[in-house]
Amino acid sequence: MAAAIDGVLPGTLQELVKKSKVLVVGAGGIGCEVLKNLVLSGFHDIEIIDLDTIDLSNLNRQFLFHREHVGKSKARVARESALSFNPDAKIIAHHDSVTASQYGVSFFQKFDVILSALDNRAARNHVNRMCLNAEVPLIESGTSGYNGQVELIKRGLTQCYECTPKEKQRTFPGCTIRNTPSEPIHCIVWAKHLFNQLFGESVDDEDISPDAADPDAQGPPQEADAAVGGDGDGDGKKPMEEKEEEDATNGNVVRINTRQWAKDCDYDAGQLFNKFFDEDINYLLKMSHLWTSRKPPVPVSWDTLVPEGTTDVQPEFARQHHKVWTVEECAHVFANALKELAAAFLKQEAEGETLSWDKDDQPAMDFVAACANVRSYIFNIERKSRFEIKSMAGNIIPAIATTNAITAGISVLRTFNVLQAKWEQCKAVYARLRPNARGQFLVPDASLAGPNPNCYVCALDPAITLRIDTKRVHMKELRDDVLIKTLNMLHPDVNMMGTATILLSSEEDETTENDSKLLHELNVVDGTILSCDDFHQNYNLSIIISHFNAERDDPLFEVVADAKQLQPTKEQPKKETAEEETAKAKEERKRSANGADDGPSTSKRSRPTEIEDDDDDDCLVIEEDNDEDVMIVATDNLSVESTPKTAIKRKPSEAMEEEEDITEILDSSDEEEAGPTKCKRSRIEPSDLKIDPLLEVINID
Ligand SMILES: Nc1ncnc2c1ncn2[C@@H]1O[C@H](COP(=O)(O)OP(=O)(O)OP(=O)(O)O)[C@@H](O)[C@H]1O
Ligand SMILES: [Zn+2]
Repeated sequence: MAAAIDGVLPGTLQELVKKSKVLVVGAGGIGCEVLKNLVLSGFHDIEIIDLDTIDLSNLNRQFLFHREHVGKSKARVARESALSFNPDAKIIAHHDSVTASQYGVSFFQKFDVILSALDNRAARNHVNRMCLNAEVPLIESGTSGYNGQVELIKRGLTQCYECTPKEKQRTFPGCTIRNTPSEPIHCIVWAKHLFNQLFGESVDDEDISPDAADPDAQGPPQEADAAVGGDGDGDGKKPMEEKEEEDATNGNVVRINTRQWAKDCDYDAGQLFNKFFDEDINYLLKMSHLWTSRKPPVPVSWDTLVPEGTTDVQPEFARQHHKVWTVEECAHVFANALKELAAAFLKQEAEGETLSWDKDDQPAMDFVAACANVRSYIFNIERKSRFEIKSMAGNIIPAIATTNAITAGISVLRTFNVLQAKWEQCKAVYARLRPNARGQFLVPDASLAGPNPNCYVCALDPAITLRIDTKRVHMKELRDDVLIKTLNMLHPDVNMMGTATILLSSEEDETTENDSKLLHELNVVDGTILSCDDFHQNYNLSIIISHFNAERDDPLFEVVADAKQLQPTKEQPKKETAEEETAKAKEERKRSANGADDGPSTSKRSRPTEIEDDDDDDCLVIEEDNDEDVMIVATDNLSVESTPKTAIKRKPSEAMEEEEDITEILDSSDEEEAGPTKCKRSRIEPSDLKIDPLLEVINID
């Protein structure tokens, strides 16, 4: 109640604070801090939404939660804890996803300001769209290790969350994952795919079986056939996707998929283990061209590792998360995890659901760690501890409580500015690890970044060009891969522009017959304009189709945010010096940093494997005023028009590696595995601070 005491805030602001209604989206690391700050600043009318429950690993930084709250709703517990600071406040908690249909535009319109404290792009994109529609200012925040960011998003005034391109996720070719892994991450990705094939949402391009079509495996045609042909290979064993069974009565070939097969085996650990780590590897060995310049894999079989079968008891080593398990230990962990996951899956399946992989779910994580390590062993790749695999599989950058607290503090200060309509004081702020040349740890942008006129979300009439192989992409893929996964719609409807022809309906079963049709069969061809809309997001987008014939390994589509990008770009003008750069140029640069080099980025059906983006690492950090301009920009799969790129792109982890002083800090993960993780911190002497950095940011009046 600190700020509720008269005199702490200027009188007019105090009144505004008291009267306003705010929504906090996300009750995690930043969200808890934001809620606490809001209540202590005198906000009375608050709603908070979070879909998750409290995990043990949250407790080291989400201070509204305690041990007794583990397993309970984050939103509800956050509400209860915050009320203890001010029992008179009115706080409504929603234990729900912000993307759920009941939180439509009218819900968002109830609020004066929305503070988002999320951890994934899909939810952020959605909140961005809802706030733009509802015309409610959004204070968007994120942290990634020591880096933090707060920015205002306001329709017509600032850029929106989707105005700037997001960095492409690191990808791996499918055949590397399936046939020729050479790094631990390849095996980890494979293991996550295996999880999905068995228990998760089955994704076509997440096959885990050997890929006989791998170009590297092709020798002279007849040789290749002999090398990989299921019938001529001696044991007749084929990879799972091609596994066929003779129907005894009529000789029909019945194809079985991995999931069904595993179920039919009653999830027998030995059989599954042998299939994935012995038979499939033997099959790979027969693709002899793969191994002419590579070390061939060495299959392992269940009986040699677990001669006496498995035990029901979790052995001691299974909980030693910093230990690098032996391959025998992996086999034990595999068997136990498999048992638990199979039971959970069958239960879910009965309700028409599947499991989704979660690094904090013990059997799911055990399964991936064990399978990844067995595969690493087979391919002579360094094995990793469960702890290390968790951080790689979860794409984790340790969360730092202090960064969250600073970021949340700035969010609430920005809320004060918004309530007073002091827009010019709402510039984006970046929290940094080291002071910049001006001695700033908290670096505000030079000016408010205005909207991108070509933004496919906040422009007046949003439009994109979609280069797509209309002869190879089906309507279902247009919906799932382009509209939902890439353009972040939730329930898209698609019409042929200017006609009443509904190609895709969000109503169940209305256009199901179109799902399996190729686009060109539906007359979606070069030059067609599709009118897409998402009723829930109140979002309309025109898609101009530009057909191209994709080569075998090409992506089948790519989204181009500006038609000009289809033309080759000219050599860009020379880089301006930092001093010469106007604020506008900087903004341009920020927008284009990732689009320029990479060209139009893509998502595709037969696409390389992406490291999942389920955890937040999309913090954008601009280090201004340094000699070398450094940008850290994590972005997604869209590109915008190419503009001069003068910044060096680095991933947060790479940026960290350049720090000199190394301090060991405790990782933010499970208590039981709270071993030291290397993170780097530079020593900062007070004398280095030439300017009080806070003066730039704490600017309440
Ligand atoms: N669609 C959504 N609707 C509501 N809340 C969401 C949605 N997506 C994510 N969140 C919430 O946003 C919060 C983000 O907080 P944070 O980044 O600290 O993640 P966390 O899950 O608590 O921690 P960690 O990922 O490090 O284990 C989480 O509590 C998460 O449940
Ligand atoms: Zn925009």
